[in-house]
Amino acid sequence: TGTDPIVEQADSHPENWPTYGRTYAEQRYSPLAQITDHNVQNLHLAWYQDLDTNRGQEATPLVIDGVMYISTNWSHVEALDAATGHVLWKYDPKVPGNVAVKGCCDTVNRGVAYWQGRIYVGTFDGRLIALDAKTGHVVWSVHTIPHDATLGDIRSYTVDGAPRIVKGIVIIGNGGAEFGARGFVSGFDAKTGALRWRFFTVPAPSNKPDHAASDKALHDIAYPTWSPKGSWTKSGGGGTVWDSIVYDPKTDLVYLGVGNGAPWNYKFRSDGVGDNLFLASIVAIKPETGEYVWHFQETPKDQWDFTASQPIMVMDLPIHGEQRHVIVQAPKNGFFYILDAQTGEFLSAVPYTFQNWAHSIDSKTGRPDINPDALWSLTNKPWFSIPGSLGGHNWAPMAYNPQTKLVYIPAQQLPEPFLSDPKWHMHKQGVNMGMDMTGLPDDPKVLTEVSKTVKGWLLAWNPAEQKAAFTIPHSAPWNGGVLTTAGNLVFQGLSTGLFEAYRATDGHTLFSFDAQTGIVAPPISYMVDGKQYIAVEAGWGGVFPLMGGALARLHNSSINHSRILVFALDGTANLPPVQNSAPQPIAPTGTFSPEKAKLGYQKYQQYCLACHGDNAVGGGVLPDLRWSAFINSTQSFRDVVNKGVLSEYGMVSFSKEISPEQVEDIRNFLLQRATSSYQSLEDKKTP
Ligand SMILES: O=C(O)c1cc(C(=O)O)c2c(n1)C(=O)C(=O)c1cc(C(=O)O)[nH]c1-2
Ligand SMILES: [Ca+2]
Repeated sequence: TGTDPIVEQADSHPENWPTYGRTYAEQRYSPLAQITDHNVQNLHLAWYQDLDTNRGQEATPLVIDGVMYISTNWSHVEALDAATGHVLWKYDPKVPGNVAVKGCCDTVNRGVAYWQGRIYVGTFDGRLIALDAKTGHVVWSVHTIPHDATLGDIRSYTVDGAPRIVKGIVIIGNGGAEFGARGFVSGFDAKTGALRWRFFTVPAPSNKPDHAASDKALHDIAYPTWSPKGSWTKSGGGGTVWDSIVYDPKTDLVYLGVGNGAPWNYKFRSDGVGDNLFLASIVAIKPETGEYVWHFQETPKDQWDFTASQPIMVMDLPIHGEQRHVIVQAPKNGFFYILDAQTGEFLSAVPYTFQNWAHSIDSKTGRPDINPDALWSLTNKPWFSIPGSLGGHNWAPMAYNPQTKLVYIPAQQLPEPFLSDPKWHMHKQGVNMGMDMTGLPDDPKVLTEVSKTVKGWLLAWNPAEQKAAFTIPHSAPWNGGVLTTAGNLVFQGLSTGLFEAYRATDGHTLFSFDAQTGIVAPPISYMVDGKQYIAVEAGWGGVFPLMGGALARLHNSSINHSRILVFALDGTANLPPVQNSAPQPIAPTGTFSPEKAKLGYQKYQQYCLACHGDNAVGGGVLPDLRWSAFINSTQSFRDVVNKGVLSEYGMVSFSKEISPEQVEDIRNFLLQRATSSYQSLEDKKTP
């Protein structure tokens, strides 16, 4: 069961895209060259299929021998004829709607894995499921989250990353560090679903063995970097491996991209002492056993959500005149890292974007000299951080073109203020960051100022020289993942709803298509019957449109219309005219008390912001509560927030944390926001 030539020899079959980043090296480079910088202006839609939800779509499709396998929101899976779009089968794992609130960032799924005639998907409620690739029938299904892991709801786990399969072992992580989680990765036997090993990224509070592959490394290396009594002992400390898991056949190592601390507040988490390993680190383990080999921590004392879970790539690079086999990463913290793939030796880190949290990086050790002002949890002063918690680059994959020798990074600048919340305690529902949740005021002047700092661009980065080659400015942040091809092309979907192609050598725009919806997922390329195709999942979503509020609406009125779009040179399909438009403002009928509204704002920011947006501005995916009919009636609003009448859709009851009186305060706040927003929109209409 240990081999699969389709995945392992992906490089010799450019017609396929059989694993997340096409090959194990995850460079997202297609050697296909039928579509080139000379003919890409003739690219046309070949087919499209509507998907079954209008929430964020983040998946990389797989294509094997003319069949496309996609996952979509709520962990659904579909197989389609890759040449025609004809649906061959669909699988719905029936994830209960009420688990939506256990995740920080939309009920997305980043993709499936293929191995020996089966398709593997991780589900948002924590299952790993093997399907027969021909029929979509379930072969086996296991729970990846051990029964006691949540400590009775204190910790929260979801699965949205793509599994990776190495030597017959399916490797899967999880998310949840914004709520409370103790991150771990598991390896399951691809044939039977039996658990082969588990690797925890954060020690057990007791420093007792878990009887897991991580025991020795946690005891010897990680535990001494934590205060024995910080609140991590309850929250779990974080360190979730929610996205990047990369295997390199040459070193025979699996690289785990480990996430941020829980709670974010380092003072609360670890009493302000220790580096808190293996948070914000890349950890190398052995595929068969999960055994620890080495680690490199990018951000010690994390308190900015600076995950090292961003995509990792394997490549060969000339460094100081010597050819080196390396892994590279552009994590949230703003530096482009190069490490020796075999040993983890630090080779280089250079900022790929403006950053203000580190004065410098030690050229020998890679350790940052952290700006003392950035340590907000220790200073108790506000800190305006660049990058913010969404990073200079997030999960949207970058691509490397071995011809131009450039890495194309979907880069962004989204600054964020951080301030400690002295009154913080662990909540059983909603996020647990230990920070003041005050967001942006509803003041056009402030918004204008902040908007000048918010940016998105495609960055062509020369990793050998560790410097930018060129940039392609976009009008907004949170753009899609990237594909590059042997046709001297780079493809990217944009948050504003365009799907574009650029010349790989100089970034010149060669093709632009109106996709009618924001795109965040990465495109792929494949070939069927001698014809090259480009495919991308369209559908605005992920964390930014959920929590971003007014910032998610700057220069961007994206809505979600989820589809798979496939292009070819002789395509003849057309999208129908736009069918759903942004929610229309509705005049509120109720009145509010400003005192209640003020109290309601605090509760809203704590419990509701994460999905419905900062200061009650919706980002185009989930309901904008200012225009919800529920806010006009005390009883209806309570039915939703305290009784959970919409829990099937993801809006569960918050009665454990929010009393009926507090719900009424939130309703008053929403009425206040609706009244003032409606008025200012009306004012804009009158000339
Ligand atoms: O700490 C975590 O466990 C965790 C999980 C996830 C996730 O599972 O999607 C994200 C993040 N963090 C995160 O920090 C982040 O910026 C993020 C963006 C997205 C997304 O899909 O848009 N997920 C996540
Ligand atoms: Ca996080």
